[in-house]
Amino acid sequence: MTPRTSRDRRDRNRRPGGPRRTGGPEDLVRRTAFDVVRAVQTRDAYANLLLPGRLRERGLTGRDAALATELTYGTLRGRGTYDAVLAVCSDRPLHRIDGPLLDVLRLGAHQLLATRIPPHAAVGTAVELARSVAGPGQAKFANAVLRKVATRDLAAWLDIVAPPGDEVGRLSVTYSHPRWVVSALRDALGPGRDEIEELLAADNARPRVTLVAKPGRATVEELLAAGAEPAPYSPYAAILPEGDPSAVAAVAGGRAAVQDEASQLVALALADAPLDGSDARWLDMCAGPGGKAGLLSGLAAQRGTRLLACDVQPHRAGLVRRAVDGRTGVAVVDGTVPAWRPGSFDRVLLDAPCTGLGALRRRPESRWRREPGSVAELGPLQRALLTSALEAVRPGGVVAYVTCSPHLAETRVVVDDVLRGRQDVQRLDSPAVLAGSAAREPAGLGEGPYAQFWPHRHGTDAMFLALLRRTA
Ligand SMILES: C[S@@+](CC[C@H](N)C(=O)[O-])C[C@H]1O[C@@H](n2cnc3c(N)ncnc32)[C@H](O)[C@@H]1O
Repeated sequence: MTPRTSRDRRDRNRRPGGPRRTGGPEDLVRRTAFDVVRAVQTRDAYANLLLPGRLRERGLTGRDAALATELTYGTLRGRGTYDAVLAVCSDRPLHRIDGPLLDVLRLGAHQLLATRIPPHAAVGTAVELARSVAGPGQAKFANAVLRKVATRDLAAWLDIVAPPGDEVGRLSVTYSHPRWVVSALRDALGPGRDEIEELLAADNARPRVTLVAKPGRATVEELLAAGAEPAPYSPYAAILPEGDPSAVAAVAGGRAAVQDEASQLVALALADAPLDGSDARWLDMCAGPGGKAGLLSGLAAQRGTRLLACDVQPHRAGLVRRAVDGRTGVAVVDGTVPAWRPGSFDRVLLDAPCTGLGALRRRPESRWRREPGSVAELGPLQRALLTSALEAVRPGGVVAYVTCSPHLAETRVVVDDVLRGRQDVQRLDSPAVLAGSAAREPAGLGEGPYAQFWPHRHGTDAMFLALLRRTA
């Protein structure tokens, strides 16, 4: 790690109107991580959207950019664990510590407990940051708290703050997931609930960057030639082991994109699911920002079918327009008040708005942003959209109900509720269809008829798929 520099130099480098360049790039690194963590807490910002711009604005590249990224994501991921430790080390309850100061303490705790940054550097830079954002009195407080944190390593702290006896509580503190999320994930694992620790650990691991070569516009071979590596499951995927994806020419040109492999496979499964009769019109009902629509539009062009991609939000429909080819129709439509006649489509993708609890690796903050009430709030919309998707498809056609959440109340409970009492819908064997679409069969998707991907089993987001065929 870079050494700390003198206080004088820090003050000389103070920049009006922007973060102080206190002591050189390493402090700008921490300030950048702090600013993003703060924006996530106060403005509901998404770290993955905000951080790249901040790094660019501040000229942070290479190792500095990598460190700022690690500190940002590490602090957001570990917040639950760090708060439990800080609560023991502080003589004030955490809810009485001002938000900016608390975020400085979390950033300091992350450096002390989860990085190889020397303790004196971690404490010193955090204290300087506390002075800058909260004043000299609070800097003293930060110093006292972080010195206590530095007296033990993470394992020793976990023995104290995550004692056995309350299993959900232990997992919640150890793996920094809210209690209700631990319970929901364990329920969703069902017979595999013994894997809960592996799943929680996988949620905290940095995901690989997976690319998709949009069919007809780029090839996997082209991505491999640009430094990517083969991906296990999707015939359109490649993994970028390092570097900025936008430096790959096909990505910069919009012919390839960053997309999780499970996202690719559920879109492929919709395109490949067996149907009776014609196969000419496809609908992506909730398409924004266009990840799956980008893949589907390429497949549609190759198979001579037409895709219509919709979203209720105009700006998200605008993003879809950039992701698809010119043949694909894009429209701003509320899927619950459809702009098409019943039975207009042969295949319909409903990638429903959900809590995103399946993408915690990429969006670590969503675990703190969501509450149990979020699941209940989304339920009526998910049911209304699925009912509408089943209306939109003709008899013999197929609907894919997809969520980026494994929470049972957003997945099988929604599907089972909507299908209850209906005799005109058949559940297809989703794992079997996925096996046919994949380059290599993903094992462990469940017994069917529904399929559930898992980060710890497949290295993907926890994506859910139900393939439903209208029979009448
Ligand atoms: C999970 S995201 C879709 C992700 C997208 N399929 C992809 O792969 O990039 C859900 C989308 O549903 C949209 N949405 C929410 N309510 C909707 C509605 N009533 N009708 C249409 N779209 C809706 C949201 O704006 C959001 O863009």
